[in-house]
Amino acid sequence: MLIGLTGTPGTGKTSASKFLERKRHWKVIHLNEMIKEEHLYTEIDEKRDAVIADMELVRQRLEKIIGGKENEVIILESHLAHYIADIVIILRVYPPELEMRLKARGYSEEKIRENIEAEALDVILVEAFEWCKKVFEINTTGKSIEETEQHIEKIMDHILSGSEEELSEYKPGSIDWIDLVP
Ligand SMILES: Nc1ncnc2c1ncn2[C@@H]1O[C@H](COP(=O)(O)OP(=O)(O)OP(=O)(O)O)[C@@H](O)[C@H]1O
Repeated sequence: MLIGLTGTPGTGKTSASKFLERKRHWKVIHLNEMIKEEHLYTEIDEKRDAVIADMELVRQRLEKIIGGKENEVIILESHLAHYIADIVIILRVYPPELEMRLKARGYSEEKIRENIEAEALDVILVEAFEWCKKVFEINTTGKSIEETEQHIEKIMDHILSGSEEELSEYKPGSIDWIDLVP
């Protein structure tokens, strides 16, 4: 079963999924790393220090990895995961907190602005609604990486139990940063 872990860059997908990998031994695919290492991109955006993924190549590569392993739990970790997985967990963070994390990462002013605007405007949530069958959202503001990992684990266990019950705590659309939009 493929579960996407998505969110604006800096929301903690990589950090939290590494915890999950160690704790639950679920396979995690760090898609952005794979795209770079295996050249699954169409071009390099030097200005943004990023690559433009070739989603067709990405899908083909993932089909090869996942094919025949439908019973295995696989977490696809990337800000692109919602274009591929049917069920996704979105990590959200209050934009001023995201700004601090991205500054600490040494991102350019422009890249920081683009990302905090995307977070404030729910860009990934809107895309996930369009592409996915089931969406969960976690507000990670003020939470440690370990706490975030525990919330992901709770959702994962709920999904794996096959329960149709709604997890109201993670209902998508309940996080709202709109007051921060200039
Ligand atoms: N809950 C948290 N509290 C404080 N810092 C965090 C938290 N989660 C992640 N960080 C820090 O924020 C930075 C970005 O985290 P991480 O790489 O996990 O984000 P990401 O969502 O995977 O980003 P990307 O999409 O660019 O890979 C790292 O320096 C990490 O240590």
